Amino acid sequence: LDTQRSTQEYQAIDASHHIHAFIDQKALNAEKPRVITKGYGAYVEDSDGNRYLDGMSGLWCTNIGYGRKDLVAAAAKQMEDLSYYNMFFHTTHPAVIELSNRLFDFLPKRYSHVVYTNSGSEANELLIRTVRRYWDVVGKPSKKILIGRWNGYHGSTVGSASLGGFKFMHEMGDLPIANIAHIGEPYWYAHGGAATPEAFGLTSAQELEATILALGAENVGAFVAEPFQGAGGMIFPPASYWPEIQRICRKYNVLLCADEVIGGFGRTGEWFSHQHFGFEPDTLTIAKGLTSGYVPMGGLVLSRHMADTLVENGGVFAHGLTYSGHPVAAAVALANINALDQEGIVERVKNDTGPYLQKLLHETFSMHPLIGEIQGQGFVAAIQFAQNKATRTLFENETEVTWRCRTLGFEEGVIVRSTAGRIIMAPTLVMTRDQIDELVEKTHRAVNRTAQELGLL
Ligand SMILES: Cc1ncc(COP(=O)(O)O)c(CNc2cccc(C(=O)O)c2)c1O
Repeated sequence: LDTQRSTQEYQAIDASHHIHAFIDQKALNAEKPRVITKGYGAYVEDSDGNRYLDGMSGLWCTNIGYGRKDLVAAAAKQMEDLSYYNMFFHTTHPAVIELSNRLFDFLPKRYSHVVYTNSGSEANELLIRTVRRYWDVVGKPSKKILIGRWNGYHGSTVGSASLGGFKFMHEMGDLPIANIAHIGEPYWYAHGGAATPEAFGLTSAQELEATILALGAENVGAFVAEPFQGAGGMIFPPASYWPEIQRICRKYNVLLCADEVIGGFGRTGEWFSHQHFGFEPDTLTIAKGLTSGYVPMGGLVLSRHMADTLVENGGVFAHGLTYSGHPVAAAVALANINALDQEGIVERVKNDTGPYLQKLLHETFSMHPLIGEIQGQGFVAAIQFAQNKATRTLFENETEVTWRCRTLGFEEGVIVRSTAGRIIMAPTLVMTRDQIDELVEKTHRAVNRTAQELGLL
């Protein structure tokens, strides 16, 4: 990697050999991608020397910030000591043991075991098989159906994409697989109509009960959802939603599975975002902030009840990946969560910088002609674009509008995420108040330029 190429050279070689994610590659080859070359703290640089404040932590994952020498040292030392070993055939290694021991210091006490993967998708793939295995072991093998949500995101493998509710993803590969169902999303701004958020939260949750009854409770094994939707638009449900979902799952003996790939490891100011919403999931899917993206790693966290059932009565747990609990990933994850804890970073997001960000966003955007809603908690937030705030009318071409705003953000020196009609930020948890000021100010400039182009300012 010591070759210093021009941006043009990078782009030409990239276009010749590399298919990117979620993109029309032909269009990208014409538009050409930015080549991100460096990262330090809350900033990244591209191959032309432009510096950007990263308001998205890469992809919601660089919680600890870029360029941490302690994580680099942890990876290097582990590589020198034991670059790889596995948990097949009666072996294990100290890195994954020490990580597992430490991980449960930050998880609610109802959880006792974890199965490691390399990604969130693989962890949700495993979730499908583990849920079905659990019901087999307890003698209810017909409880095979897992219910997800439209516009939920759980990954891009066959099962995890099926669990997710992105219809354009289902079209690639004839998804969803059998025994996966979906209910609507608790997105009040777009779908709440005249209902109050409180009422809409209940009616959204009660769609789960209707669907369970339609499918037959004896056939439904789990409900799978993000505590707040991430890739679907950073959507927080009304406060009435999750307690009602939990009541329904308990009533029909349906496992409640929270996907904490985005919400985990301090993103909202709690270690895990479900802790804000008043429910107690049976499983947690984790990835991203587990290693702060320095090395790929994911996992499926199990409640003590589920784990004991599978261990005591389950016999062979027929799953395993070559790199499950990879020693280098485990060593980096351990250094990462130790830093998040020992430097008080999660605490600071909860009590200082998180409230500061949320307050500044409301002060900056609540009266803005283009912004109809601001949602968020800790270091995750979304601003909702509206053509008419009074009637909550969205832009017909909302995806283009917010994509344009994101592009203007790059010109202003900030990276934010655009999803249909919403601009999202999920900054690195180490951001200072000054950097938060910079984040909001640069995003404000991009939003104002977008409004001017729309003739709204
Ligand atoms: C809630 C959730 N669950 C599972 C996954 C899949 O994890 P892996 O990617 O590691 O397999 C995710 C991933 N989330 C994700 C991934 C890529 C892009 C974006 C976006 O917001 O554009 C979001 C996620 O957000």
